Amino acid sequence: MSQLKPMSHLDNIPSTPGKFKMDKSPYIHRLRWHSSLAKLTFWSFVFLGLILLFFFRSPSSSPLSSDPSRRSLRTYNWGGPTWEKRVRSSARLRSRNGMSVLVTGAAGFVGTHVSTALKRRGDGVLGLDNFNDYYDPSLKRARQALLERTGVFIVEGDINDSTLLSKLFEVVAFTHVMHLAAQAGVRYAMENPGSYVHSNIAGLVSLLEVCKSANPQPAIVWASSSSVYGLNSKVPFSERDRTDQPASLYAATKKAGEEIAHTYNHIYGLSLTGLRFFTVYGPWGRPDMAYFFFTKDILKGKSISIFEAANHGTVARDFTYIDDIVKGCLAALDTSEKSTGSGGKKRGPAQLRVFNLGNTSPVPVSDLVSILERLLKVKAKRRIMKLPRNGDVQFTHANISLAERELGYKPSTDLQTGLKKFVRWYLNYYSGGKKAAG
Ligand SMILES: O=C(O)[C@H]1O[C@H](OP(=O)(O)OP(=O)(O)OC[C@H]2O[C@@H](n3ccc(=O)[nH]c3=O)[C@H](O)[C@@H]2O)[C@H](O)[C@@H](O)[C@H]1O
Repeated sequence: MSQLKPMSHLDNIPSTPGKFKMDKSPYIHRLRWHSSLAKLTFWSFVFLGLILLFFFRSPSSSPLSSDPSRRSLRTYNWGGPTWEKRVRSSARLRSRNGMSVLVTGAAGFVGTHVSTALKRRGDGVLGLDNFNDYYDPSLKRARQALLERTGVFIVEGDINDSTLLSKLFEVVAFTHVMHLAAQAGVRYAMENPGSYVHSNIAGLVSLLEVCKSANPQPAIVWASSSSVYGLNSKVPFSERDRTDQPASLYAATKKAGEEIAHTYNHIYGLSLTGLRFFTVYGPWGRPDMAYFFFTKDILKGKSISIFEAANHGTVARDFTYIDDIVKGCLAALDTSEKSTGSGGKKRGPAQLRVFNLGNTSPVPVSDLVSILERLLKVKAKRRIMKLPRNGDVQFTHANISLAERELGYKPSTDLQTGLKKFVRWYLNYYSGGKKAAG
């Protein structure tokens, strides 16, 4: 009890230390010692916390040595009888000549539209997506909900997870793979180069490894990009033109994908078709793309940067509407021949194709903004900026005669019509309290 006395004395010490002259009793010494220990412990925890924060928040000094996607630390739950039942049921075909397709990147923009179209015509579709946060994951979840309503189940997982991929092929003998999972975006490659290597190179190889060993091997259609033309100045871009001058790491990884496709076709007899998409836009699009964030910023009254090349040169894109791209994807699947290998061994030559899927009419970015202004009935605050040296090319323009001939591909939506549909979707989706994607 006597120990309580000095404590009550201490209670009188104001919160501002140093104002009282304290007597040097042994109690005080002990208390000082205790309080120093407490302080030491406290500051140790703070220090430890800061170290942990540093390791978990900051990218490592080498972007490639850090977790390559900075997003793949997640673990995914899959497996079990109920899960397998859902996988089987989603991949089951409902038409006699249909196919069973594994769609990677199914919660993505193109993936959602292609999955819906396949399912609607009676094909079996199973989606795969890692739901990363490159852009607002709630948009991906909304797309997932849309797909669920059409009967498409999306397995949550990464294409680099070969155990998961093998399991999927064990449960379903997929006839086709529509490979759309990728790290997209031209400019983001300077920020997170590792994510491009992780998804577009390592992920592609991981998928092809599993496909090559599957029995039967599926035919694969996958998304390449118009960006492979890089600094090529011969227009319109034809599949025969050079593609060895990529202007961005994104383009370089897509070009690498085309070479990797050649290798797997050559060694293992995998049937492979690469589709070079030209700036795809439309409802349920990607918030990182210019037409999308221009819409958001114009509506918010924020200024938008419109790039121009040297000497006031026009920057233009062969903007291609999503429905046209979907038709091209389905035609590529429908015309793809069977892979020729089995058990990892090639039995004969297999199909290897590359097609441009564009719109064949480039539109200057400033015209795109004028169309948006008319549709949104809001004047944009334009800021003309020099085209940054971060991977953008000045223009793209597709020659689609090969796709026309082999796939019957014929784009039919002009930018004005396509953007009208996009704006209608955008206003509808983000109304009712939904925040514009950040
Ligand atoms: O065809 C492809 O293979 C690629 O298409 C798309 O790339 P891009 O054509 O670069 O589209 P996007 O970023 O919408 O810029 C559109 C235009 O706006 C200009 N642009 C852009 C931003 C800005 O602030 N200002 C501006 O003028 C910009 O200079 C450009 O001229 C996909 O994102 C990519 O994943 C890939 O699929």
